[in-house]
Amino acid sequence: MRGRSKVVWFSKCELGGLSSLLEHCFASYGIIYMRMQNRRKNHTSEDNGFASWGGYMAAKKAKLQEQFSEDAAKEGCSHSNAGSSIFQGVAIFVNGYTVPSADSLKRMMMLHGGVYHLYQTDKTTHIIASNLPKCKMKLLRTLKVVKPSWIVDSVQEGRLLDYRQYLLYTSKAQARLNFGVGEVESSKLLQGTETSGEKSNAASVSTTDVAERKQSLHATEPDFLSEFYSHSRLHHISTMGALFKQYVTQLREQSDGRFPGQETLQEWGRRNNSSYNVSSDKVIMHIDMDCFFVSVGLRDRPHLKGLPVAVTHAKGNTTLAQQRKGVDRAFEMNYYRQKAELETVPSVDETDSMSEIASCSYEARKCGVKNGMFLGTALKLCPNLKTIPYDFEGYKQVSHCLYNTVAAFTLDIEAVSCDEMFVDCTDVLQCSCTSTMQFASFLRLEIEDKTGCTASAGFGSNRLQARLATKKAKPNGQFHLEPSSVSLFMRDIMVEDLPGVGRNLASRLHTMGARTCSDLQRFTQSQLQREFGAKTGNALYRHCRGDDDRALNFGHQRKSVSADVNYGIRFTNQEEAAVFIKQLAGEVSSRLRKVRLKGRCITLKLMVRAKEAPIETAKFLGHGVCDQVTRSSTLVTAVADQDIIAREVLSILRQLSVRPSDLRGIGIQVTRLESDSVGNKFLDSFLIRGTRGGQEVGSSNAAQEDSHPQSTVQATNEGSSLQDRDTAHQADSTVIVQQEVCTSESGLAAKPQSQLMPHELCDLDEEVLAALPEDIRQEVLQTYRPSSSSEVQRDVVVTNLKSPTTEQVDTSLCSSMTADEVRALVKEWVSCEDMPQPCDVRMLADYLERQVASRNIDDMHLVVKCLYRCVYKKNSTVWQEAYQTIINKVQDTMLVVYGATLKLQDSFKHDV
Ligand SMILES: Nc1ccn([C@H]2C[C@H](O)[C@@H](COP(=O)(O)OP(=O)(O)OP(=O)(O)O)O2)c(=O)n1
Repeated sequence: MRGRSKVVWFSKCELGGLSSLLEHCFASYGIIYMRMQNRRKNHTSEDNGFASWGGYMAAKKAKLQEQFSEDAAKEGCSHSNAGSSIFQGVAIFVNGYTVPSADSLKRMMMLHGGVYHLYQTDKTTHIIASNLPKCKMKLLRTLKVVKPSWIVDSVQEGRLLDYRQYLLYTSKAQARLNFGVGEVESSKLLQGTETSGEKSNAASVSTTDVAERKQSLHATEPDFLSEFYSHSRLHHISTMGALFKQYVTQLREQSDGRFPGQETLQEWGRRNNSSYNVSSDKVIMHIDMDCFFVSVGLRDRPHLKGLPVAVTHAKGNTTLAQQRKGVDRAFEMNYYRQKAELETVPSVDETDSMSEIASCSYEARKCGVKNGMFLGTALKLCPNLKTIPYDFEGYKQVSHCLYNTVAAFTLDIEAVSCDEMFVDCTDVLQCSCTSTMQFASFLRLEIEDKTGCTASAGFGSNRLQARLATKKAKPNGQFHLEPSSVSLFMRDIMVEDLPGVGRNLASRLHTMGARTCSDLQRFTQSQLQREFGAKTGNALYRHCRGDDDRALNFGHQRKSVSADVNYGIRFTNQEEAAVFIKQLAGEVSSRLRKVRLKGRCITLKLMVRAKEAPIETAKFLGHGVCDQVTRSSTLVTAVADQDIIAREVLSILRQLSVRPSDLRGIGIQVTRLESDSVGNKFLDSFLIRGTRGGQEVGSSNAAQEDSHPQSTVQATNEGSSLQDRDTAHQADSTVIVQQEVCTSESGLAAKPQSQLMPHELCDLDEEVLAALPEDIRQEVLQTYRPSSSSEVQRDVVVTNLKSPTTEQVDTSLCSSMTADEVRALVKEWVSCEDMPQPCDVRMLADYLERQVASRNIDDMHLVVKCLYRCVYKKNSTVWQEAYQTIINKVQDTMLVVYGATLKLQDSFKHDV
């Protein structure tokens, strides 16, 4: 039996977090326990030692600093004329021999307002060195290592010079970003529209303006992530979206059932002699702020109201921008045009801004400007377009106010995003005896009064109708799609306005001749299901008629926590990528901790430069034309720890063998979330394992994955959260290549129990091992599995069979499952899925091959016979092909292991 855990159970209340849990888990491992205890002891004494050392060092540093200040004051007095404050805010640490000497540099710092650190501290802003070996550079990679001439030249010039011109290793010096000015290099002059709208389009912005903007960094630099997230509009939008979903849940939990808004509404109705006879039919409202970012921005700019206005990072076109070497805008533009059928939109020229418009006013839309469009394109369509900057704080305030206003009437709210929600109004309307239109007028007025921004509202008997009604109502309007009008109304709706119809599906529908819902209505349900699968076919069939059975979701439950970056990703080697991934894992970890969740499935999402795409992207440090690669790894236990997440992601990255220089976007997503509270499932699973003799639970809803990072690689052809935009005509939109990179490690590589070496049979618990910090894990492995590589050897392979629902069910196949359990899964799989997914086929084959490799022919045979019976009943060619694929693999392995094949059923002739 694998990894039987001899856990001596301690009182739960003794446990406080993973580390103490791990300690307890190891408690019965004898030597390990002692080693760990010793380690801890050392740590403890070291901690104390460190603490006192830290205390001593802190005191020493403080003392030195004090001396430095005193000396500086004296120096300043004796050289009163020579002093200045050019190094204010600069704190240097001189590393190694320098010319001029460290002493001279110290004096210069004293004289000119800087600080000299005798030891490097976290307050050190620059390291000064004349020469540093590469290995030392690597250690210091996160700091600015600058030549001493920076100090000398600055003193001579009497001003602080740009340290970037003095970086010790210029080959590594990366292009700097300036989020504030979109894709424009900071050294270039800008020219374009003015934020205030008062100046003309030609108003130029000086280099000083640019220099004053916040400098941002390349992905290899330490502050990059925080810089990126503080400027990424999509980060703000998604964070706010999640925040308001949570907020509504919180309001529902705290509600006393009273809705002051309803009382006011009744009062208002009485005053307006409203005695509307409300039917009991369900009424859903969709409410959405009009050109949200623009509306918020115009609150302080009333002079721009009624004009074409856009919110964007850039101010205008970059008339003086030199084309960067290797940029092939024409290539990218062509690509986007083909992809998005954009014949009608003017492309951007070499010097046009590729900064995106987040939101544009309805006046700008009249000229053809759209959200997500390049500013360069927009200015061609609308030369008078005024640009205004982002105001993330303002968006948050307005969103908050919007949600509070609606929540005063009802909490039957499904938050969609920061400016959009669905509301089940059935009760409010009945309680207040008001019509939908009266309610909408009242509510919208209140929203406008409170926020200074307008909203539009749509009503219908389901969410689809309500959303389409809002679209018709916009801007600043309201519309009720009455049941009697649905049929006629739907006829002219474009297929891309239906839920779930993205770029790819729309283009397939267009190819079939379906552009409007009326076109789509000509196809029968079975035709659509044959073409798009049961679920999508059925949804299309219903939606194009205005039917929608998707209920509003009031109980928000977080499904995933992730962090994606698709800008500024440029690495020269694996090490740089690894450093960044660790930081990104830290970001995901802290996001998980904030919402007190942890997860078992870790997914790495990569945007990899497409083979044919130029190395230099049209958008400065954008992602360009990319392939998208997604791979997941499932752990036995839910985690939120940065190190574990980073380790899994790095292990996936290694398997993918992507050249670091081709990486353009990296995302880490954690799913299969569970609460991160004490007494969680991790603990429970130990209890279960203990009581069941270490055998993993085989039921479909129990946690049973192995810690092996099994890969479920999905090539996707829909957008992903990595995409920093959602409209068809944007640059850098992901090019998705149908790519099958599912390379799950062969189950044959895993040794069957009978072949394990004695030291491998010791009671190391794989779960515990997987959750250990890397250094301790390595130590344990070296002691107990000296032959194992740096990766934990795992003898259980996990696979996922998809359930009929879109959500993945926790059905895992692992070596410790009994044949009966696997057969149950197989039955469920074949009976519920319309089509076998290649990944599932491969994984079942892997499982069976492993059984053969472990000479467990009986179990393999039982499962194959079961599969045959299910497929026979299914009577579907695709399933029969899948069966054939599986048994071919099994037979190949039989030949390798036994030198002979087995007699397995392979005929599916049905009796007539
Ligand atoms: N490509 C996009 C689309 C939207 N947003 C941001 C800005 C929008 O103001 C906000 C809300 O998006 P909507 O799709 O609701 O668009 P608007 O509110 O701007 O306009 P509309 O009146 O059409 O809803 O999200 C963005 O940054 N980038």
